Amino acid sequence: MSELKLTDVAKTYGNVDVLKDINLEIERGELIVFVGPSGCGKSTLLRMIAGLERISGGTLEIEGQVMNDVPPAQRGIAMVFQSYALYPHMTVRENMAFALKIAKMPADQIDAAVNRAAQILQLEPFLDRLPKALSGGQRQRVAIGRAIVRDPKVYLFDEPLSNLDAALRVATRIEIARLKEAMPDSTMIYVTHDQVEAMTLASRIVVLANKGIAQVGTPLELYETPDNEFVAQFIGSPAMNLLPGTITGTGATTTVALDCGGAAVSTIPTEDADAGKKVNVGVRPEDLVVADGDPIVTGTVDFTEALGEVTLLYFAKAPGAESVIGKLPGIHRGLRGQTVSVTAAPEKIHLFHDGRSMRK
Ligand SMILES: Nc1ncnc2c1ncn2[C@@H]1O[C@H](COP(=O)(O)OP(=O)(O)OP(=O)(O)O)[C@@H](O)[C@H]1O
Repeated sequence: MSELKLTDVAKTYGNVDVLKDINLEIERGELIVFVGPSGCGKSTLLRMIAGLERISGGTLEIEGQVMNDVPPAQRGIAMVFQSYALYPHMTVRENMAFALKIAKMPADQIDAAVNRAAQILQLEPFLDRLPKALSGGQRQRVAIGRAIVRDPKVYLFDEPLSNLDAALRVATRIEIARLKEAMPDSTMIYVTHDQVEAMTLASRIVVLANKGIAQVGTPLELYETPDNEFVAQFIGSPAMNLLPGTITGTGATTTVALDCGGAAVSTIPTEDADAGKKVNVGVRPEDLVVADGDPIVTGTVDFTEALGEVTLLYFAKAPGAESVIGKLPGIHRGLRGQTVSVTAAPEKIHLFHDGRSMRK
């Protein structure tokens, strides 16, 4: 039985559909990350699971029990928000114990729960401090501690790191990854805008777009075999290049004549009937290599960005080609203004028809 099952879940505000046809099963111990463009309904979906938003249609089950009309406190879930919402006049220990006291748990059990959470989160040295004497990252750990003491079936995280500065985000992200390892049976759902958080934390990523689920998969499945152009361009940075063209060779490999004048060969097989089809060739900037013969693109590099570990090449727009970006490992000086040809290995070439991947 799945820990959490959403069947045809929908959300409408007034007569506006925000989410529809959401079907998703989450197994015990998974860390699921919701990603998607701003306003696609990530937080709304999380809040419906939490019981903070009404579910307009479909069913939500937790451990086989329909939860649509069950109040938040009885769902066995705990939510951690981006604003820590700690009580400023209570110590770390009191903050973590608060919900258990309200629930009238015996004092020795409260102590045991708080001590266990403090140990997992390495908060033991801070138990008697007030929140104002903690760093942002430590406060966020206390907020997570308040969730852990309740021993929920499912943890919900709504952009828990977005208030932290860049260095602290990285450190706290690693702490969350360690926390998950320390609690392998806990199920977690995590909303973020941050690709690196999604790629590094998730057992599976759910990409939300156009009111529904664009794709669900492990981080590398989404990166290596995106089902559609939206996911192809949403996962990975800079986004995958999409170059329009026409299929000229079919069979075990497929050849595409590109509108920009180049050609691409893909290991995705096609049939005779596909010859002449208009497709978009997808190629990630990091898969492009400088080539002598048979280029995908030959163009003038009109801008470069040197990031140290990589150099980004921005090609001047060629007819039929949208801004092509290349990402070469290492430092490359003097490429700006040069004419450069790039290609990619056939197994790195994606093919999309009508926005959908042609990979079977
Ligand atoms: N109470 C409400 N009444 C009407 N519309 C709402 C309400 N709450 C959210 N919405 C709309 O629902 C959509 C989804 O919002 P939601 O906050 O879930 O998106 P999100 O993906 O979490 O966005 P972000 O990444 O910007 O936080 C948005 O278009 C938003 O304007």
